[in-house]
Amino acid sequence: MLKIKSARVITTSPGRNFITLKIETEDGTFGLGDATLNGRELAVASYLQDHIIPCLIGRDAHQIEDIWQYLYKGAYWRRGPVTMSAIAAVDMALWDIKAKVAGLPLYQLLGGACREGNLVYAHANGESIEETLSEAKKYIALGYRAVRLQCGVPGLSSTYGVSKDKARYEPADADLPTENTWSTEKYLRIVPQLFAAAREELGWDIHLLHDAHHRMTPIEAARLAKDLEPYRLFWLEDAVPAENQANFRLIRQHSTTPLAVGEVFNSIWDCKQLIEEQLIDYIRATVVHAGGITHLRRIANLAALYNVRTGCHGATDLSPVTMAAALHFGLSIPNFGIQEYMHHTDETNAVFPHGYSFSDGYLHPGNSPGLGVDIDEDMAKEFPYKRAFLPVNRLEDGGMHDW
Ligand SMILES: O=C(O)C(=O)C[C@H](O)[C@H](O)CO
Ligand SMILES: [Mg+2]
Repeated sequence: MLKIKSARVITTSPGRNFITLKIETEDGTFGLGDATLNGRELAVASYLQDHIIPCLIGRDAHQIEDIWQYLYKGAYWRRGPVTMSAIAAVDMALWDIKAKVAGLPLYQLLGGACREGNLVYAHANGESIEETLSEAKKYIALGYRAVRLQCGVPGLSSTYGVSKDKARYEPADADLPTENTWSTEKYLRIVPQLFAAAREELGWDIHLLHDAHHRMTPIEAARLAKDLEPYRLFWLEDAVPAENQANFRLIRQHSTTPLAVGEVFNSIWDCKQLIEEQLIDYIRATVVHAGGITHLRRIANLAALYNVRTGCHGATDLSPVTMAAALHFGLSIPNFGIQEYMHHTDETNAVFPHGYSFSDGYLHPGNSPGLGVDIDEDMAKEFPYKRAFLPVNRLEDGGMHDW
């Protein structure tokens, strides 16, 4: 029995907001869990503070599965991003503690390494096709083997994934939601041109990815997937909103472009049909928003039965704690596909010192016991929470659209 002595929520904003749970056990070991839900951070902080932490004190930190079930079934109100991010933070912290007590990097406890490193993809974006490709070349020169390409849409003042700061894309950019404008017709004209030019200039040895950010209808997505077929994408992400999982059937009927979805999913029930009917190729659910390692492992195990591989979300709103957890997890499962990798700010890296490292297109979680991530609490205090919302998206006639 390893009793949980204390748990507390740490809120910090070193360039962007992060919510972190720190659990300490009576032997002095501590574990960290990420609970960041972009644009809705304080809801999860309160869920942890007010509704979870009081129930954790005195429990056996080693009983990870039992605590997971206690928090999930015990809440009665199941699933949802707030609940599942809070449970995820507890789960990550407990796995961190268990691995530290065992004196092992977490991937060893999860079954050991299945590969030498986790293939990652970088984000290249630009206002024009030329600028996007020149950004992609910079990543290729750094050793990346996979790059996501997003470019501006002529006629629209801003486009998802295209930022002024080329190294970092930070969508939660304002105190109240920024309003963007969207036209699927214009978008559908430019994207095939981007990938045609990319294959001309970058060749065929680099994996290319694209994120459509849930903006199309199934028939529009089918057309884009078909138009992109000659360029052999690694994946087309979030082609359509996925609340209706059957949406993906229509795309599948028309195209062999591999499909990825799931960064907004928070439970296995969000992707059960997608996986069982083999409507997707990559599942993007990740540790923080999908109930932690304990639940993500269930999703990955189901996916493995149907040849669906993982492609965990890894934008900058997922803290280094989640990145570390995802890397240990990815290394240990047979059906790992790829890991998204966006660089955090220097301030974030200083607040969360970590042992994972990039080499030759792959990230490795490192070999220190546990997750291999710490938090500098004094420095964290220097960066107070700053309200920041994700944007909203309107069609040219003013109607609300998916962001
Ligand atoms: O990284 C991606 O694929 C994204 O779509 C980024 C998301 O918009 C971002 O993480 C939302 O918080
Ligand atoms: Mg995405």
